[in-house]
Amino acid sequence: MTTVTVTGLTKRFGAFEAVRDLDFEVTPGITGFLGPNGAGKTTTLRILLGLIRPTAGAATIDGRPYAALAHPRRTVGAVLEAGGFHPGRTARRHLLILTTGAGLPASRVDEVLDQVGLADAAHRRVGGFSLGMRQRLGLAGALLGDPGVLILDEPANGLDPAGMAWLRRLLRDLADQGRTVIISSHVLAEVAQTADRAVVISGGRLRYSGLLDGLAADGLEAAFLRLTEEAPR
Ligand SMILES: Nc1ncnc2c1ncn2[C@@H]1O[C@H](COP(=O)(O)OP(=O)(O)OP(=O)(O)O)[C@@H](O)[C@H]1O
Repeated sequence: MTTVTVTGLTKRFGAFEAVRDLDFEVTPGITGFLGPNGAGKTTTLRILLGLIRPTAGAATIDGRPYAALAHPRRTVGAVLEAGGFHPGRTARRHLLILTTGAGLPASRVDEVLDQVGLADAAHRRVGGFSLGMRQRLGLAGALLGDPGVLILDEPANGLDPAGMAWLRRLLRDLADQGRTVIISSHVLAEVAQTADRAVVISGGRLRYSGLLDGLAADGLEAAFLRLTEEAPR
């Protein structure tokens, strides 16, 4: 069981406090990470992935900060934005480079291409991919190490309705296998259909952490607006 724990997390950029004294825990299942623009979601996820350092506190995966993980790619997979692909490379080549860099078996490439529904596009150049295909390719990269934790920023962005239904099923399967899936999203209806739990932040502070059911008795949007209004930093 993989647990993500955020304790006393504070991040300042100069005098600006992007997140302040955040405490929450994420256990296996699907958790929606919600908050208005500028709430501090990306900052929190970037700290969790070891991309930036906290000013105070910690974000850990099974008790270890990202930098101290023995096998980071096998522990956590992330898609923070569906970009950063070399347009001239094929999907297969892109994933092969990732596996080599991470010391993972090349056999994983075809497995994840299949898993995200891109097997038929494996030999096409990424430059010609639609946004939805890029989302799938990003997800394939995150799945390469078969990690226990998946962190996805707006994973439904660019997917058509069939793609969204497909993503929902995939994430549910991954969660049912005991994985901890964190999806950061603004599409509340999508989160309401997909997630078991929610963490809501606003103005850099925690507003809610718990079951989605407990939050959304009067609808997720009403609960979200109530929790995130008048949240002075
Ligand atoms: N490197 C940085 N330097 C200065 N300020 C930053 C930096 N990174 C983020 N911020 C600020 O911190 C705040 C939180 O940003 P963050 O990107 O974490 O929010 P978010 O919840 O992910 O928002 P969105 O939903 O719009 O993506 C914002 O006001 C942002 O301008």
